[in-house]
Amino acid sequence: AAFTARQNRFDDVPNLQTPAPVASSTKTTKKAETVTSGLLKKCQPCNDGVKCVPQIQCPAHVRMESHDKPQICDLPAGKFGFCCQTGQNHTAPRQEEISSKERRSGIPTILPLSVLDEARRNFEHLMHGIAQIPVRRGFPDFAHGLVFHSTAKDDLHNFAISNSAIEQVMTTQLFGKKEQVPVEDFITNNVPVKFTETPLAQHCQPPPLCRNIRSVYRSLDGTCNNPLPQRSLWGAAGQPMERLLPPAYEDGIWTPRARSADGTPLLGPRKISRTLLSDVDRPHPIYNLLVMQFGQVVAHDISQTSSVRLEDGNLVQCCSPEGKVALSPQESHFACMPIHVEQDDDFYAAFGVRCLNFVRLSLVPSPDCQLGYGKQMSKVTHFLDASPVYGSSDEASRSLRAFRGGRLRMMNDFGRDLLPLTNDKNACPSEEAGKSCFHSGDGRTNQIISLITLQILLAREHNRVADALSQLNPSASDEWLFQEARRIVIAEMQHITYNEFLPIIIGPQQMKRFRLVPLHQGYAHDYNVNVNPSITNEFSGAAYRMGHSSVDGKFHIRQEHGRIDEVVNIPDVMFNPSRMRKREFYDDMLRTLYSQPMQQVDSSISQGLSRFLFRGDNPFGLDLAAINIQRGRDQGLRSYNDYLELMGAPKLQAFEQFSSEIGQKLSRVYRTPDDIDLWVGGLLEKAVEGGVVGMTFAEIIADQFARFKQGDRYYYEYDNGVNPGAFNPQQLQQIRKATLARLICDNSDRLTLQAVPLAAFIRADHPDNQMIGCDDPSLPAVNLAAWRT
Ligand code: HEM
Ligand SMILES: [Ca+2]
Repeated sequence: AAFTARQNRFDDVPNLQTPAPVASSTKTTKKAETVTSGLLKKCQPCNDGVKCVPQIQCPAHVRMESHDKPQICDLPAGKFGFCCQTGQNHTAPRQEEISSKERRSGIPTILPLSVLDEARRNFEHLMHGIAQIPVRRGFPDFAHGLVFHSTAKDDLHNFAISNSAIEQVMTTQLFGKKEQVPVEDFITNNVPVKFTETPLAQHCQPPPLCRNIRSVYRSLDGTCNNPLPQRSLWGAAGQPMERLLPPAYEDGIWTPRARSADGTPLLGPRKISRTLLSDVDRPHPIYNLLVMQFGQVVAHDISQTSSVRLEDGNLVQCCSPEGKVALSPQESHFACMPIHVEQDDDFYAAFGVRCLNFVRLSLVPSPDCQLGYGKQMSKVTHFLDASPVYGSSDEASRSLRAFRGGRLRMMNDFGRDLLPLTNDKNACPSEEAGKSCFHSGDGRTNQIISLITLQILLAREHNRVADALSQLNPSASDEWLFQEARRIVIAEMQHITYNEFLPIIIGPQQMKRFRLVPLHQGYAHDYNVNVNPSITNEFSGAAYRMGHSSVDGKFHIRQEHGRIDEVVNIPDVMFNPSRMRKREFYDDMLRTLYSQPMQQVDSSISQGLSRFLFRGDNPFGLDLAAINIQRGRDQGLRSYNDYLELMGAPKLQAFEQFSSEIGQKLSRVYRTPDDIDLWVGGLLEKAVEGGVVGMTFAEIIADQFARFKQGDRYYYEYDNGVNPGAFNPQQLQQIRKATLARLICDNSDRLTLQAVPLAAFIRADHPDNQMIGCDDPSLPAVNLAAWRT
């Protein structure tokens, strides 16, 4: 049956130390191709009589079971169902089915007024009745809060939306408690009770109508991508993230996983971070830091969550001053989930720190007005559409445009185009350093100077393309030039991502199995109106955070001819972009990125991130590794083992299956293999063949990029049967020549950078790579003559 086939997909996964499971056997690969739809799914619908149906339609005796749990699968619109074997005798219910029916009939299907009232009072109390302690400027937690910042107006809007969602969640929790609704019903979205006709229904409106569904250009906020009216918000900015598996919330609604599978309390993430994820210098033998840096640009393109805020819009503080202790429950904000630091901590003990601030992510109201678990939002367009360059709303994009020649506004810094300076006082944590902070389409641009470098590069590319288009079409309007240049830059980004970047991360096998390889010729035909392009919680909360392990704690800035000029510690260039004003720095940074190896993706995290994150002028900073683990729990990610199962791989039975050394460390921080956090387990796996991440992350990442391809009508390889803004065949052939190497050459200052590695992500010193002069005609270029109208 379908299941057996899937289970066999990774028959050789159990020993996680063995290399590249699927790669070795063509037989396995072939089998895999017949059962995958290109997305991660727990059961394949309509295959051998197995169907994904809502829980209520699937009596217990026909459920697909694995161990003792029913197999959960995806239904449309973010719901989960059960894998059900159809065509069998449904008339002989088992005992547990009867009791479940009886129980079900006892649950009211309308929301009692008393529940609404009581929840309202609880919510009011939590919002206003408790001490409102803000984070102070100048501390690492302040900078941390700023990575969730977009614009003041957006922050305010999201705040209102999130409050409404949190009130819904609190109402759901109260209802669940009063009516004793089983957790399973909540996590599979199967509680048929609605907020309709209650004051909480204000956000349950049908999606907005799209005025022009055949628009040649994708919208700035990502709306109206899916042509079906009820799906016009799929992938749009501010929409909820999806899930591969139902959330692991203790109450099925929003209470984070806090207990081990054996019932004892889980250990805190700082302890896990310092035990398992220490800092070891392991330069990657093949890839350079551009992989890391381009990876972060992609991360920011496709996801930005946001944290809950205080009533006045300030950031929430959960620890006492200087992190001496966590605030008492009476003083604590309801969104607090501070990270506990033990007294014997090998780093923080020296500063007397016992508490790291951590605030939960804000939520969006249930799209279908139904009681259910909390859903985290992403503030940027989920699609890969260069939103860090153009913003994720019409308003943001207007603030970036010059409205002349289709160009983006830039600051001319003695002949060099840099991003414009920002006047947003929340773009950087300290007002002093803030004076030289930059404005772009993404609120996180100033987070690290190497990120600013690529943000400048992409904005310059837009203007370079707009200028060339204007030369070719002298009478073209600003609007046409802007939109065409944007369409081209997005296509270049997509092509570089699928053609050069992604294969490095997930390896060639996953590229093929998930049908992610760009074509050499002709149009692709993978669009599927049923694929939801939204980011998944598993991707943003764990798998794609693999990038944090690729970060090197230092930049070795080299002079043009190799001598190291300056060693820069990364915490010194976080939210501190003043170096960018040094004439040669931009070129120097680009050369550093392509020359210096990235760090391997493994269990090592640089102390620049795990001790000194956003330290500013302070002696210590935050621990990003601990934050990632805590974030996974906040987002309701299930444990690592559940995702192994989702992929069809056997679960981990013993810690030592990794290695005896890792196993020993694991057993110091987890009680059973069923407790391992997804981000941690994924990092411990050996890389897949030809990729940098292990199989679990490779699959989750491949699934995500398959969603972006199959679920994006404007994907650059589609023809105008699907994509109203399709490229003509000549244009598409030109886009296929885009490379990161060319992008760097075309947009460098040519002060200290005259050449690039032909394969830009591969170390310049790698024997298979070669340096190529920026003026060498054999470096391919997109010929824009195909855009002469
Ligand atoms: C110097 C480099 C980097 C720094 C300082 C950094 C820092 C951060 C911080 C502070 C967060 C928010 C954590 C939280 O509260 O949950 C975050 C989120 C994230 N990071 Fe990084 N990061 C870096 C590089 C990267 C790279 C290279 C990648 C991927 C290739 C990446 C992927 C992500 C993702 C996917 C998220 C979640 C975004 C969201 O959905 O809100 N980061 N990072
Ligand atoms: Ca985007």
